Amino acid sequence: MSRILLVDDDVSLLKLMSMRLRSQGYVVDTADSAEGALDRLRQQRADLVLSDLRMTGMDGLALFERIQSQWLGLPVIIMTAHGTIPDAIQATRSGVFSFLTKPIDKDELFATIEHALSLTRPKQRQDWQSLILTRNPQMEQLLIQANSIAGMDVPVLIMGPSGSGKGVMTQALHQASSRCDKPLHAINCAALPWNALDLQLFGEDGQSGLFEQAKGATLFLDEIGGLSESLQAKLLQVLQEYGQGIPEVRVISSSHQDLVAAMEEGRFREDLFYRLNVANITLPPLSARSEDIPLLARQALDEYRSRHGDCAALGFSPEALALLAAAGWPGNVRQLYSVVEQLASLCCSPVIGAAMVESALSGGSGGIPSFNEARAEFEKEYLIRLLRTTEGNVTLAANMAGRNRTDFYKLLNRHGIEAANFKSKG
Ligand SMILES: Nc1ncnc2c1ncn2[C@@H]1O[C@H](COP(=O)(O)OP(=O)(O)OP(=O)(O)O)[C@@H](O)[C@H]1O
Repeated sequence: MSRILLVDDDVSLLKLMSMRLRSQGYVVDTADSAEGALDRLRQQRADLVLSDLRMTGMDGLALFERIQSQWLGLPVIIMTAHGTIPDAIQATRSGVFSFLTKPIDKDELFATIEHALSLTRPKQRQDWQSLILTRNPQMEQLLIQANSIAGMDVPVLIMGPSGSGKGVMTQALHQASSRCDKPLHAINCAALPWNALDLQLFGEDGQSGLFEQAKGATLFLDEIGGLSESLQAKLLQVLQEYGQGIPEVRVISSSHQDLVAAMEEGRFREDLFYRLNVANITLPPLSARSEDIPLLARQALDEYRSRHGDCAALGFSPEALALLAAAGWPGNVRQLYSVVEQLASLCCSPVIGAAMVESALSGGSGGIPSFNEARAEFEKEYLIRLLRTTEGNVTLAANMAGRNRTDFYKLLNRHGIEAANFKSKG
């Protein structure tokens, strides 16, 4: 059901118009001034604003400009009894969706409203759930919760162990939200040195960073527990500025660390935690939802097969699936995907059998590491050699590797290497 905010300083007209709109099935909020409309929007987002042009105090066009700067993409239709062509031209040029002249023609009004709503209505809203495969009752309950959280436009904190699906849950939340046709901006707070992260989030001038770019959209702060003390303070300040009423930027953050413990140990600010954790989703580890394992294993194999046309394996034997379902999976769904890829790449028959699974789970694929494991090992050794050679000078090491500093820091983070440990002590 679409929600319309109707703004007019003529109270009797306000009553009449809202009756008309309600009779068409719209939910209608009213305000008798532009200032009142802005207050109303801060409390309750609307799908469309229908406003009079000439009003005492702020007029309809000034209201439109304020709406555009705070609720980008929210369509505004302006009505006026004093309709002049220059007014209409000015209104539509500045981005007002449409300009209607009073007395308003009922059919034209409804057609214009429906046209505006059809352009902004979230697409594929019902598909949001398809990203997350599950048949586990706890996860199904979480999906119901996620669907209602998605519609609330509040900050969400997603917790759960590494590889448990915090990233896909974020995509699903964004997809189910009214911002689904806007971008989902994402940044990993643990993968960048603090100054690069500061620059990316807030920009050099405080105007050009991700926070600014994500206005009207969603910003995913992955691994929020990795924020330095000073960035935690800065983020809190920004959220306080943005967070009055309906937030311009919807922040979804995630952490595999126990942030409550981090808070108790003084490593994470309490005030920031409560601001990010307005709604919470905590994903269970894969071992607590073993009924999902066959489903996810088949999905991982299908994905592998669609990327590698020469894959011989078509499926798993029941015994192989039982072994997968009984395993511990400390790396959760990501680890399961990686084991299935390894099995699919080694398998020469249509069915992946129990013996292969057993061998992969014990890490014993003939003593030969997988390509990914071998590459990770090589990368780590290589980075350590570079840092030893340059005595921890990251700029020099990045130059020698032919990478920029940001990429180089990402590599170091991925392998848990601290450049400072290679600096000479004297
Ligand atoms: N329920 C699920 N259904 C389908 N795929 C899933 C599901 N959960 C996770 N995955 C897949 O598992 C992999 C890891 O998931 P994801 O990156 O979302 O985990 P994460 O918790 O964000 O990990 P990390 O803490 O390491 O960032 C991805 O390839 C993702 O697509």
